[in-house]
Amino acid sequence: CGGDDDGCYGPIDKVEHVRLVKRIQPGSPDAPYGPKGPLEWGQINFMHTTDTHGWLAGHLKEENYGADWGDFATFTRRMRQKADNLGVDFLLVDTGDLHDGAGLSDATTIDGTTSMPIFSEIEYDLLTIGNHELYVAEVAKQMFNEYAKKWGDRYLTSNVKVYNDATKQYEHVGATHRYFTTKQGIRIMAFGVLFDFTGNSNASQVIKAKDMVKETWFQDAIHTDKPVDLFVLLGHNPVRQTDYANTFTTVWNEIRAVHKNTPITIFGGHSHIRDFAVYDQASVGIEAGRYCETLGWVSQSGFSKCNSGYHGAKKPDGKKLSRKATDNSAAPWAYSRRYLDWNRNTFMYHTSSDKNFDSQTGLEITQEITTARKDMNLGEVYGCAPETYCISCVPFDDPKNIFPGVIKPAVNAVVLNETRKDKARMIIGNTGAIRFDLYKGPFTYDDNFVVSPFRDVFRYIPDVPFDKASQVLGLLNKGTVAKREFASMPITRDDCVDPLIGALTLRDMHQERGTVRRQETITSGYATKDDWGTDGDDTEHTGIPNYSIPSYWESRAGFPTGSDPEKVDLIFFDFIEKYVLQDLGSGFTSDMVSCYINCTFTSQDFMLPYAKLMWQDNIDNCPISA
Ligand SMILES: O=c1ccn([C@@H]2O[C@H](COP(=O)(O)O)[C@@H](O)[C@H]2O)c(=O)[nH]1
Ligand SMILES: [Zn+2]
Ligand SMILES: [Zn+2]
Repeated sequence: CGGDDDGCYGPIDKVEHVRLVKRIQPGSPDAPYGPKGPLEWGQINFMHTTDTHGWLAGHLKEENYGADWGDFATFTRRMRQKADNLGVDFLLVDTGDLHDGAGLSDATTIDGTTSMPIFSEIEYDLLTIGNHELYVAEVAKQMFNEYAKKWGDRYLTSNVKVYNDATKQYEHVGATHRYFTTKQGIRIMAFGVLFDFTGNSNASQVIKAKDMVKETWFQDAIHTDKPVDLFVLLGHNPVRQTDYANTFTTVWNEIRAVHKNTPITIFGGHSHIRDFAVYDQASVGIEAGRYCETLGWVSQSGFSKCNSGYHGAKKPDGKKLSRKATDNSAAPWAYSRRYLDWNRNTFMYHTSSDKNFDSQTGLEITQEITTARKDMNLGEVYGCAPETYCISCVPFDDPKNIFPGVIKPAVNAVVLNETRKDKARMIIGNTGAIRFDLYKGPFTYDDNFVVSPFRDVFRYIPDVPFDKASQVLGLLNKGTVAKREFASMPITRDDCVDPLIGALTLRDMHQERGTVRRQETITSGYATKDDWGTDGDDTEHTGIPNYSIPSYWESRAGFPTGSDPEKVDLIFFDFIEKYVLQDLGSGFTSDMVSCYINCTFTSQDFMLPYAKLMWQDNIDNCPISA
């Protein structure tokens, strides 16, 4: 028994990360709560990650989501082993968005250069691509040339092509589909479909789902002569059918038209929520949150020799899965779903491993992350943030909201072209570019990417009449959020008005429907409501207030006191340039727009100077709050 590669685990001392918070040990007073009970294993069991966005070091400032990729690697190996012991199937799936959100993925010249080798140390059974693999040409090429090759037919990119420099053609990044038989004999046909994304660089092409389903390979796949016991549909799409970006329905309808009773199990993503949606009595879909906070679990039973090739255990852990997808289901399929908190306590509990949890491979991955973080200086402290500032736990105009509290003062102080410093200026950004709350305490190089990970260039139009410029924010906020990416948006904001907080943004709708966000204390967190109700969270949490925020923000600086300027420099991220021009109206064209400071000064570059400027008090003795 020489290490975990042959399936053996022993008590190995954990190499600790340089962490800002301590690890929770099960049973310790610091871990007053945990999973509510064992997972229900079925004949086939899935674990699902999505929207990991480079958070492989775990949440260093939130104990409840503090496991790292090494811990997760150990957990997956142990779960596989458990499945083998039970005589059932186990598949690990990921549904994309691997970059943009943390220093480990974004502090390298090309996103993912350091994080992707670490990510790919875990043996996924099925993966698909997210929109964040397609914004930047170099990243798309990295996925095409390196990871698609590495993952082979497990990487399903049914409607995404990347330009191959060698053949001078757009080619599918990975495989269009995969037909395979599990260890226990279930014959699966799997697809991987990205939503109808339009914000990609010209290094890639995204084929709309409605066009993809007409393609010959797809029609051949759903009309195959081979027996299919289960369709697995992965995709970087929300699972909820009413969602603005859901394209699963299109693919699902095509499959269902041919296979009336075959189960279709769906794994989604992109809207960053915990959610579970029932499509029909033989089809359910899960979405497993974001940023390595959540691990999704779905188990399924109902396979027999009459309806499949399944030859594994009939009742994996002594009891049968009893929950049908719908109350009146006459189909044999029973399921369970659970959203696991991403911490070692959870991982140990579900593998009954306590102090013997760690594996050699897991420890090595943890060590790799620690070394990479050190090499990249991700722990370097730039300031001591005096408060916690959140995106939506307080109203948008509250001083503790990150926009008035940090983002607006930071851009006012830092985003300044010296040659135009005498001009009044207005800076406009999309709120979606600010990705995470900022915690009181040490503000590190890593936190810069956690809060503002994109390389969106500050561009501007000089000397815009103030009466024109001052209308833009209102017009942007009346328009569709991220128009660049979503072709249609069936939910209108007027239909969704909360009497307390006014019109809801799409982001709020997602959160209200699926999830309530984090709280400040260890006992708080997600309180998820999905199609099956409120019993999906593996660890129960209390919710927190979740306030509406608009899609865009604006900040003003250099204004004359007591009056409005005649003209302003109108500054904005290149990501929203097209919409700013549209809302400025006639007379404003793209040739009037240029880089404001220079063409390499981006949304990654204003937070660190601000921390250095404003948060130097207590820098050598900065209290850590978690
Ligand atoms: O350059 C960029 C790219 C993206 N954004 C914002 O991100 C979301 C998409 O993120 P998901 O994780 O896929 O949901 C997009 O709508 C923008 O709000 C950006 O600001 N700049
Ligand atoms: Zn995402
Ligand atoms: Zn996405």
